[in-house]
Amino acid sequence: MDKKQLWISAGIILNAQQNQVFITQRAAKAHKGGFWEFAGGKVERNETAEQAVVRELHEEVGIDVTGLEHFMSLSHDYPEKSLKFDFFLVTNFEGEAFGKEGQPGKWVDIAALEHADFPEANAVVLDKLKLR
Ligand SMILES: Nc1nc2c([nH]c(=O)n2[C@H]2C[C@H](O)[C@@H](COP(=O)(O)OP(=O)(O)OP(=O)(O)O)O2)c(=O)[nH]1
Ligand SMILES: [Mg+2]
Repeated sequence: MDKKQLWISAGIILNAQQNQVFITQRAAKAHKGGFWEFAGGKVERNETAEQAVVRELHEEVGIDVTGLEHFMSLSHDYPEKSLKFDFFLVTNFEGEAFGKEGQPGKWVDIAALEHADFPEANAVVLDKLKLR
């Protein structure tokens, strides 16, 4: 049987100085539970990737995005499912980022991001972020 294919849109939330990003920890029971992530989720039917990331960041980290820039697209096959991602830089937002669904969240220096535990798919995103 073919693996489940999903389209995920996620936001790399930058602080004003653009030297830190806000990351959240996935729920223990979720796919890739315990790993840190850029908040986001599935793009719904009739939604663009931009609309999805704005919606997800409101739901998951309580911010209203006012500045968004496409950063990169990638595909990654996990044994359980095959994913297509769009990652966006969030360059402006209203509100305070926090783990709105009770999940841990933290601001991390981009220079120290490799020490956070991200899922495999994120490796190329972290590499590109450091080169900015
Ligand atoms: N949001 C997000 N997901 C990631 C990242 N890296 C990574 O491998 N993933 C994977 C984990 C999941 O398999 C998938 C996200 O799908 P999900 O099903 O958890 O999405 P969700 O619950 O947040 O979406 P939704 O049901 O709220 O729409 O993408 C990342 O940086 N951010
Ligand atoms: Mg999510």
